[in-house]
Amino acid sequence: MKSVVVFGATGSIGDSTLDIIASHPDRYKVYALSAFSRVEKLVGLTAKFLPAVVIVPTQEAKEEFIRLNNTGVFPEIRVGQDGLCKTAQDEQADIVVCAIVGAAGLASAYAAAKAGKTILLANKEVLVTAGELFMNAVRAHGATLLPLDSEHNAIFQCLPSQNPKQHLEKIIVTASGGPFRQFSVDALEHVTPEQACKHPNWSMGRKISVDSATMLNKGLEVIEAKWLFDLSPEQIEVVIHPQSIIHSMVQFIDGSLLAQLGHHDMRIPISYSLAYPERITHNAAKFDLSALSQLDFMPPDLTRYPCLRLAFEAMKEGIGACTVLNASNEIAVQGFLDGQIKFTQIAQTIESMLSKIQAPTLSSIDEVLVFDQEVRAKTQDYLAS
Ligand SMILES: NC(=O)C1=CN([C@@H]2O[C@H](COP(=O)(O)OP(=O)(O)OC[C@H]3O[C@@H](n4cnc5c(N)ncnc54)[C@H](OP(=O)(O)O)[C@@H]3O)[C@@H](O)[C@H]2O)C=CC1
Ligand SMILES: CC(=O)[C@@H](O)[C@H](O)COP(=O)(O)O
Ligand SMILES: [Mn+2]
Repeated sequence: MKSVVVFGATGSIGDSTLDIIASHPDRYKVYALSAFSRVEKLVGLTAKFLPAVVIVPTQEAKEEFIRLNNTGVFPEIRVGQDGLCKTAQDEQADIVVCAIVGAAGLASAYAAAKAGKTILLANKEVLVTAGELFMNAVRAHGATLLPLDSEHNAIFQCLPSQNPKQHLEKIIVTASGGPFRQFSVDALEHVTPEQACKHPNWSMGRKISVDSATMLNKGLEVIEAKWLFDLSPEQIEVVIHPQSIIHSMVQFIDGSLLAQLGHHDMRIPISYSLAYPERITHNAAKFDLSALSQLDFMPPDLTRYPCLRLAFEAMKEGIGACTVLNASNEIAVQGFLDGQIKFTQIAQTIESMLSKIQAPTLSSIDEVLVFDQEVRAKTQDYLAS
């Protein structure tokens, strides 16, 4: 029986993870669940999964949880980043699912790495802002890191477990192109948050949905892949594949390509990582190859998707530039979702912050977190000016 912590339990990845756990009560039990704004949903999850610990962001949220909790189940309630980090390191936790959105998940993921846990990582911003430091902690403390992001999970499934880089030429990361793939570039100025959050294939949280629409999601994933698989920028190619059936590919020096295919349902990569190296069943629909009419592939147009170019540039520049990329994007996406800026201003904001902010050398997670806050403040000022 494995004891599982789900950080970001109230989100889309949280839903899929808990659905699998509910199907396998003989294999998994929930040790802890975290929420941020959806305290009422956390109360419902508490009744269903009986966690020993819940984590909420503030003292007020703790009081709200106590007030709403009519379940007869009384978990220990922890608060804030300290509560998350303490839980990540608890002896009772075997598997830590990192599914908080944004750099807000960095400290707890890092705490899990330092505690040598099995980490199932959806929260790609951890590797974007602090890839080298996080991977060093994983290695130094004997943690096991398994990618949940569908593309990285696909690549992980295609690479040999021994000597994964031997004979590898490159990886090919597939991208849907998002909801605006066929819009004219001029029309992008007027798209709404509702349109941007309607991903053609996947059902996901709002922030990652906007990232998919700008294709910064693919840029973040390129940086994520660099750190996960220890690759050079030249070994990472992005190809648009609108059907999101091939989740990514690896190409070897003899010209062979291996791909992982499946429905666009996160229960597939999550179940793979939860059970690794075994495989388990879950509730996603079965895949019917004969129902596919065609699979298309095309190179991304960087004029339509400037965020993808910016991510490649930041990756080549280093860890500080990647923190600027990520933090300015988080603020800009929130600004877009709040109706403060236009869709096209997301890329303009990131580009402007990358050119204005001199990235320092960042040699600890604390330094990354301080710099991340500085970039956020500067981006807020820029958007307000
Ligand atoms: N959804 C998907 O299919 C995929 C997601 N990912 C990645 O997984 C992560 C989660 O995505 P997704 O589930 O879609 O996002 P959601 O927005 O659906 O969920 C985000 C979760 O994080 C919590 N949260 C938000 N802000 C904070 C904060 N400041 N501190 C602590 N917790 C916070 C939310 O709590 P609350 O809801 O209570 O406010 C929620 O539980 C992202 O990094 C995303 O890029 C990667 C691949 C696929
Ligand atoms: C499910 C998943 O892993 C997302 O990151 C997804 O890949 C987003 O789709 P895009 O290819 O449109 O970015
Ligand atoms: Mn992905």
